[in-house]
Amino acid sequence: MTRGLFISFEGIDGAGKSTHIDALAAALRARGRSVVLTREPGGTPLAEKLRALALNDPMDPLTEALLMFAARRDHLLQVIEPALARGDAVLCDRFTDATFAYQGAGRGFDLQVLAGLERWVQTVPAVDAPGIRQPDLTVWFDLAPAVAAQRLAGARVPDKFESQPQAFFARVAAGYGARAAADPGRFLRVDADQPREAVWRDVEAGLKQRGLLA
Ligand SMILES: Nc1ncnc2c1ncn2[C@@H]1O[C@H](COP(=O)(O)OP(=O)(O)OP(=O)(O)O)[C@@H](O)[C@H]1O
Ligand SMILES: Cc1cn([C@H]2C[C@H](O)[C@@H](COP(=O)(O)O)O2)c(=O)[nH]c1=O
Repeated sequence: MTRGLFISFEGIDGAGKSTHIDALAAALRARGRSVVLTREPGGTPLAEKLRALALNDPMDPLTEALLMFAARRDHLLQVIEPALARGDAVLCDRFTDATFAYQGAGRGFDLQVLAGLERWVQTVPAVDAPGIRQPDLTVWFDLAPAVAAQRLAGARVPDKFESQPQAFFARVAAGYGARAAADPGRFLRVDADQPREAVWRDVEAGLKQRGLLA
C-alpha cells in the first residue's frame, strides 16, 4: 500500500499558499495519488466553528492558542490520521508552524507552552513515542509583509489577523524563519516574491528533489 504523505503550506497572509495548493493537488492526482485538501484552523465541522471564533472574536493569546490546538486535535483525529492510514496525500493549508509564528512570534505567547501543547495534541497512536505527528514536508512561502499587504489590498474584507499592522507580520515571518532553522530537513523555503509560474516551478522542483513528486 502507498504510504501516506503529509504536506503543510505556511507563510504570512497573502504569501500565495492557496494559489499553489490546488496546483500541487492536481499534479499529485495526475500521478494517480488520492489527495485530501484541507486547512487549519478548520477541516472538520467542529474545527470550522472554532475557526470562526478564532478569526473574528477578540480574545487573549492563551485562549487563541488553545482554540488553534483544540481545532487541530479534532482535525488530526477526524481527517488527517484516517487519510494518512489510507495512504492518501494530505495537503494542509497551515498547521502547527502557524501557531508558533502567529501566537508565538506574532502575539508574543510563551513558546515553551506552545511546545508542550504541540507534544500533547500531536501524540497519535500511529506514531511511535517519543515521536509526534508532524508534516513530512512544510512548504514555506517566504514573502515580505509589504508585498503581501499589496497583494491582499482590496481583495477581501480583512479578518482579525489580516487587519494586523505590518510589524505583526514581520514578527510572524521571523517566527517562520526560526521554525525552519530548527527543523531544516522538514522545510522547503520558496521565494514567494516571484511571478506565480516561477513560484510553482520552485515548489515542483523542491518536491521532485525530495522524491515526493515523480
Ligand atoms: N506570485 C504571485 N504574484 C502576484 N500575486 C500573487 C502571486 N501569488 C498569489 N498572488 C495573489 O495574491 C493574493 C493572495 O494569494 P493567496 O490567496 O494564494 O495567498 P495565501 O497565502 O493563501 O493567503 P491567506 O493565507 O491570507 O489565505 C491573491 O489575490 C493571489 O491571486
Ligand atoms: C493554523 C493557524 C492559523 N492562524 C491564522 C493565520 C491566518 O491569519 C488565519 C487563517 O486564515 P487563512 O486565510 O486560512 O490562512 O489564522 C493562526 O493565527 N494560528 C494558527 O495556528
